[in-house]
Amino acid sequence: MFVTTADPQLEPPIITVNTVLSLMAVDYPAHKLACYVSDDGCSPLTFYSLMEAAKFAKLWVPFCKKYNIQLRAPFRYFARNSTTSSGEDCSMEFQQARDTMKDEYEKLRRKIEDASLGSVPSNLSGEFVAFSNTERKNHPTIIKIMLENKGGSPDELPHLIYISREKQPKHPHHYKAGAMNVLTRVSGLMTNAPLMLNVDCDMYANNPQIVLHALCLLLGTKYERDCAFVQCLQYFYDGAKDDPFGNQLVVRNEYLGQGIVGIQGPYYEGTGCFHRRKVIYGSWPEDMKTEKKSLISNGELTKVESLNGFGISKQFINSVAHALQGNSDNPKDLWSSLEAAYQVSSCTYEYNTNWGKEIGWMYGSTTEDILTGLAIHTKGWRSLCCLPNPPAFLGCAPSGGPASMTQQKRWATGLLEILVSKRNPIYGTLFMHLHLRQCLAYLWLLTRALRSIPEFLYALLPAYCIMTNSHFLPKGQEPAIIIPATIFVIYNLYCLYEYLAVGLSIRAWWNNQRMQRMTSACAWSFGVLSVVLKLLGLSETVFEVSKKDQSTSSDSTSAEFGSFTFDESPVFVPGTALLLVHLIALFTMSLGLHPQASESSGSSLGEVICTVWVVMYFWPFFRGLFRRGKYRIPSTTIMKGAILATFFAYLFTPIGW
Ligand SMILES: O=c1ccn([C@@H]2O[C@H](COP(=O)(O)OP(=O)(O)O[C@H]3O[C@H](CO)[C@@H](O)[C@H](O)[C@H]3O)[C@@H](O)[C@H]2O)c(=O)[nH]1
Ligand SMILES: [Mn+2]
Repeated sequence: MFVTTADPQLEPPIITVNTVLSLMAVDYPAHKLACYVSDDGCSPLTFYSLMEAAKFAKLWVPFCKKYNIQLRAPFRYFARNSTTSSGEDCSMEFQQARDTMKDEYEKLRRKIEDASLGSVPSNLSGEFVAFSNTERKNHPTIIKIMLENKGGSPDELPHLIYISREKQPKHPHHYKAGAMNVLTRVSGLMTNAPLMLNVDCDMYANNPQIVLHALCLLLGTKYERDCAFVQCLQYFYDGAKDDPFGNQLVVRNEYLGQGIVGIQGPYYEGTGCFHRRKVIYGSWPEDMKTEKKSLISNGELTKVESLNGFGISKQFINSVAHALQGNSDNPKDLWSSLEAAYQVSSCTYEYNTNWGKEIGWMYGSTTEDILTGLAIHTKGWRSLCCLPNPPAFLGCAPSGGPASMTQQKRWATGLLEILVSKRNPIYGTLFMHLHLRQCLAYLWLLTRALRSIPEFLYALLPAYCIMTNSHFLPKGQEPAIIIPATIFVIYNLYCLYEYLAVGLSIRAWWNNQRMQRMTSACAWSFGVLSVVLKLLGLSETVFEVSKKDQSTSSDSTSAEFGSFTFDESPVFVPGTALLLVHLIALFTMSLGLHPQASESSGSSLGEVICTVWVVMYFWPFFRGLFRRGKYRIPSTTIMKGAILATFFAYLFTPIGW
């Protein structure tokens, strides 16, 4: 079980701690589990929080198992009403145990909070010595075995291991994909389990039986090739009502997410996924029959040279050979592989190897998840989707404008990077084993951001027509108007139907439509720009971590929760400019300032409706012009937008500006 975290500011350690606790407590024999936490932030605070959490886990895990608690992330469990929920034990003994646990969790929470305020531990001694003289992007590897299941007993706790891989400014670290590869190698040395679950630090296990569910799918297929990985689709907790930021993905999961299962299987989504270790090591479906014979004869490795791509660690290559032929060779204790673990976490280990190219999580895209999943499907593997009730994992969807835009921009960038790379799905279908329809499903995803450019121009069109008093739609009285009008109505009704059919509201539909247009104008266009800059060799793309908030119930009920927020980021400029252009158009028209035209060539109701429609889509920006604080578009952004809008109007309006 892998958990990745990268920044204690954007990803508060208490969130990571809850995810770790929920994983430690899943219903599965504990001696067969190990939880590895990768900290790309190299933060003593995260380490301290995990140390405290490990102590708390010794109380929490037995408590959850004894009373069969369903929600095993303490912050969620204790946030619910303190009255017992249905099906829970009502005995005095349980009540007392729960109260004690609540106090203990409160203590843990306070300790972590104090530590984050006071930058505790202030003196980096004892366990913390390793963190002295470290910088986030320049430090040696730190590996700490925090809990060890020494007795190999199912009733104890799983292993818990903290890893902060080595970083040096001049060595690329490949963001999350790099972190996952280090986790893969270290876990290969220490425990070498045939299956690997990975979650983002905010995705706690919401269904304690999830490992069993996933195993049913992984072990239940007739041929291994039918299930390379099991993906639990992403769902989120405490989402704002009616999905104001359009990122709760419910409709996407329902239709695309489950529809694609009928082809080659779901995309790998980066979190909530169970991988087979050997698939991550680059196995092909056909290898499944031959591997056993070719690698090992009389228990000795014969073809070690074929494993050169895995790097120079002998011990690690040995573990790979075992993994590939499906043997478990758990070392007796974790400590014996510690030295090798340091070796495989160094920032030079991957030089001249196939890591990120043929093996492990793939490099070259900020959406390493889609790229890695695509590489697996391209080899002809299938994947499966696991949707238990209650949902397997829940995370937090970004809230507010800036966080949503950061995430969308990263996705747009990463997906386009895949499209323009040689690993794109078209190549995979023509020359390898990607199914045609699966290829189309990937293309739908990968080309989305490209739409931003025609869409932006199209959104300018009605304003342009009004300013120049021309038209792009047939007039109201012409029969041809039926065509665009029908397309418009059918498209919107159909989308609305999709939302209503899964039990969402009209408001949720509208919010999603609106957010898609705003995202397209702002985040996606910047995504396209950053890929163009990368292709021209002018800049590299970066993985910007999205901010996670631990929402409390008071937040989610306040009126402002779900309001769109802004910051100084340039992503908001195109949206602001687009809105202002439309406002100028409406303004000039209502004052009669637009040029005269004959009855037949001037703009008519169609163009006005389109303009009003665009303004409605960008309503949060309109409000942002007048509101205060973080709900206001910063003046500099308004200025930049206004300059662009005026320039546009100046170009196209023949009236004397
Ligand atoms: O250098 C880095 C950057 C990020 N992360 C971790 O990667 C995860 C995902 O980052 P996040 O900012 O939460 O991204 P999201 O947009 O929420 O994530 C979705 O999209 C990403 C790809 O864009 C996938 O990697 C994620 O798994 C998927 O949940 C987090 O646990 C981070 O801690 C690292 O470990 N190292
Ligand atoms: Mn996330």
